[in-house]
Parts: sequence; structure tokens; C-alpha cells
Amino acid sequence: MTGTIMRVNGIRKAFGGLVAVDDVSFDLMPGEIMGLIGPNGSGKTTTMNLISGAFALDRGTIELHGEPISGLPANKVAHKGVARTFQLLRLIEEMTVLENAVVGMAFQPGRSWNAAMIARSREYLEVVGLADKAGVEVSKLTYIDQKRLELARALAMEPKVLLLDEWLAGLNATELLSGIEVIRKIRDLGTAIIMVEHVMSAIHSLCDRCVVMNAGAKIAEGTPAAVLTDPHVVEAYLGEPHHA
Ligand SMILES: Nc1ncnc2c1ncn2[C@@H]1O[C@H](COP(=O)(O)OP(=O)(O)OP(=O)(O)O)[C@@H](O)[C@H]1O
Repeated sequence: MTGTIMRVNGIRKAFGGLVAVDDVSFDLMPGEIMGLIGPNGSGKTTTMNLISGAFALDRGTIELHGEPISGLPANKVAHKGVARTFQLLRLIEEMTVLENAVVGMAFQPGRSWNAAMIARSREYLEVVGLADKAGVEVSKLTYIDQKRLELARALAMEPKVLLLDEWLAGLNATELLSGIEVIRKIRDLGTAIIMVEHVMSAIHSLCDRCVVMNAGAKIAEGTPAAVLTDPHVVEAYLGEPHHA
């Protein structure tokens, strides 16, 4: 497809006898927010780990702008332009908000700390709504502010594609709304996003398209409204707890 930013083609990953991701394919378009959804244990996080290079593929290919990134180690995938957040926060508690954001840039090859990098990090803090807390020590931040910072750090990698793994999990109703706005803003600034998310209101309001997984396989793809009323998807979710 012309204009595809990422192409995931027939990827597979087994853990012993358990096929966690089974022949999954999808494309990501520039400027798109794609939801990767499905019941617990359906293979979403494993798919994200395959894209980010944290796990090696058993089979299949992943391309970024037509260039293979599958087979590369996670740091190389990140340098090519795929950044991620984690289900568990990975911040350096003793450092300030700004220092943590700069660390995201400083880990890129050929970069050293400089004024331009600090200025850029401040821009990312602005995007995620943390500009006024640049000098605060991370250990003093609230949970949502820590999540915002983790996002700023991912943005500091200047990704073409951002992988969000349940980034909205654990937020209260007000925080959820501001979290949704932050994700929308990042997309509007030109980063394509793949988000694994259980919060259906967020999926509805943010995603242009969803890929639905069940037991490792892709079972549906389409707009949130279309896939969430698809009988196969409804059946896959039966027995799952409902989320807001
Ligand atoms: N490192 C691993 N070793 C062995 N099995 C694993 C490993 N990671 C995941 N699995 C198994 O692979 C399957 C898919 O797990 P995965 O975490 O990708 O699902 P998920 O859709 O992200 O689930 P959730 O919504 O609960 O986060 C599960 O059965 C899980 O137990």
C-alpha cells in the first residue's frame, strides 16, 4: 500500500508450545492511531515486543518505511524510529523531570548533552503537559505526571512510530481525559501511534482503526465502531471484565 509507514507481515512468536502471536499482519499509515485490542492473553503485548525488537520473531517481517527492522536488536529498532512506553514505569527517581527527558535523547548515537537537546526536551515536556515541573525530582511526581514524563522520554527519541502499552491504565476519569488529549496532540504533531489499550472509551475517541487479536491471531480490523460490534469480536470478549 502506498504511503504505509509500517508493515507487519505474517509475524509469529511461540513460547514453547504456546503460539502467542500467530501469523499476524497489518499496516500502519502515517498520522494514524491504531488500536491493538483483544481479551487478556491474546498476544497484544507480545506483538508490541516483536515490533520493538524486545523479542525475536519466529517468522514474518516488519518494515518501517519499506526497510526491514525485524531481526534488529531493540536499541537499533529505537534508533530507526520506533519508540515505546512500558506497562511499568522506567524513570530515574533521583533525577529531575528535565534530566529524565534529556536522557531519552542522550541515548541516541552520536549525541552528547548540549543546550539544543535541553531546549528540545523542554518542548517535549510542554507537549505532555509537564513544562512547569521541569525542575521537580521524579520521586515527587504524581502517578499521571510520571506517565507523562515517560511519554516525554519516548518522544525525545523523535520516533516515527510510538508504541503505547496500556499507557492510560490506572488513570482516574479526569486524568483519562487529559491523557487522551496528550495522545491526540502527539499524533497531531506527526507521530503514528500503535496503542494496546483496555479502556474502550479511549479506543473509541482516539483510534482511526483497530486490529483485534484473540488467542494469538488477528480476528478483525476496522474502525472502532465496526470491530466492537463485530460478532466474532463480541464473542471473543465474552466473559471478559468490561472496562470504561
Ligand atoms: N515471555 C513469555 N514466556 C512465556 N509465555 C509468554 C511470555 N510472554 C507472554 N506469554 C504468553 O503469551 C500469551 C500472550 O501474552 P500477551 O502478554 O502478549 O497477551 P496480551 O494480549 O498482551 O494480554 P494482556 O491484555 O493481559 O496484557 C499469554 O498466554 C502469555 O502467558
